[in-house]
Amino acid sequence: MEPGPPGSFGPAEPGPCLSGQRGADHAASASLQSAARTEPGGHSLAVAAVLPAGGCGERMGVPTPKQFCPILERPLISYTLQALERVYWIKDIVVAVTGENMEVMKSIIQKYQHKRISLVEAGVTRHRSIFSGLKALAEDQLNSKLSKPEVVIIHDAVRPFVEEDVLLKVVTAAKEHGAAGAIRPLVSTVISPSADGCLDHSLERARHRASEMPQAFLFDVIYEAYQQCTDYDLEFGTECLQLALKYCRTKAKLVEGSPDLWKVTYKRDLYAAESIIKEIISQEICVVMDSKEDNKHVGHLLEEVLKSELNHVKVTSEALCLAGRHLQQIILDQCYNFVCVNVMTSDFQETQKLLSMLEESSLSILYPVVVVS
Ligand SMILES: Nc1ccn([C@@H]2O[C@H](COP(=O)(O)OP(=O)(O)OP(=O)(O)O)[C@@H](O)[C@H]2O)c(=O)n1
Ligand SMILES: O=P(O)(O)OC[C@@H](O)[C@@H](O)[C@@H](O)CO
Repeated sequence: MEPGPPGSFGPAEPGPCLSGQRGADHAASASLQSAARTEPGGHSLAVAAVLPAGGCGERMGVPTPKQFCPILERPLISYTLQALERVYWIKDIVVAVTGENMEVMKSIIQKYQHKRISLVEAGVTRHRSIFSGLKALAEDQLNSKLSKPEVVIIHDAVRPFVEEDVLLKVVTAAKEHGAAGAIRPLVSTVISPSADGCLDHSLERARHRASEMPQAFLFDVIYEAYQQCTDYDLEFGTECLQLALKYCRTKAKLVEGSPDLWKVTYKRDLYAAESIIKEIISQEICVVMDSKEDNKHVGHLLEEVLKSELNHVKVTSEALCLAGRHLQQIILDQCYNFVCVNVMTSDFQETQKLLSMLEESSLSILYPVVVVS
């Protein structure tokens, strides 16, 4: 097992990142968390995550394994890691990658300053990769910073749009039922072909669901299931919930997930993921002002106007003279669109400075900087 490199806390390398739930949502999930995760006697629930990322992405049809394919110059897996890191009550994230991709993974962790990440060797199948991650959490290895969690989340590294609320739901349900998994309505009807390639029967679509991720388990349940399961299951199985049922007689609680839980599998999914990421970060706007007057006021007015145009927008107001120094933090706060408002002066010195900084920062700015004079 390879721990991720010690990264001092510092601004992440620029690159788009997604805003999670903020503000009121955050407060709501905080109160949910404390309810869901405090055990009798008040101690908090130990939760870890295992991310299988050892596949080759054959169906994607490109040389690079899809978890490392760039979206807006940032590897797909980095968005998933960021989504999980945003959930502060997940104490460890174990990522299973192949030996040949170990260095690539380490460089991604370093470049994007990912935290709480440990790397393990993936297996030749998804189940074996997951098992490898569980073993790392189960064994108190010498000088390992990992400890066995009470609940473990299993989530595909190629499902970047995972939010705290569904993670909380599956963890809460797993604590009570032993296992839980996100599900979605079926889009196509499932049919069963006969040996001669004709229709044998079809399943009633309304009575079935698609099994998605995240899933969560009492650690002892899923670890026992993996230890008991046959090589056939490890080789050909695709459903962790089924292993818990078959080997530990644990019936998973099914949790309705949001439409964004889909797995990046084909090239079209990469295009879809890019447009969703663009939409998310294009709603983050930084208003920089050259005047001393209340930035928040102008920012607030702009936010009110934009809100009538965009489905959700977040405006960060900053004095232009400070923007340069705070640029990294502004970027970390996921602002990729800048509106410079020149009220006091007609010379654009400060604005020009900011523009130069943005150019030199090699940020993938989505849109040109808008200057309002
Ligand atoms: N031996 C494997 C195979 C898959 N996975 C991971 O399991 C997740 C879901 O699997 P899938 O979508 O099937 O990924 P691939 O196996 O890479 O895709 P393909 O079947 O098209 O090759 C992915 O994050 C993938 O990296 C893994 O950790 N180890
Ligand atoms: O079979 P694949 O490796 O493509 O994908 C794995 C999926 O089956 C799995 O992530 C969900 O269906 C939930 O089990």
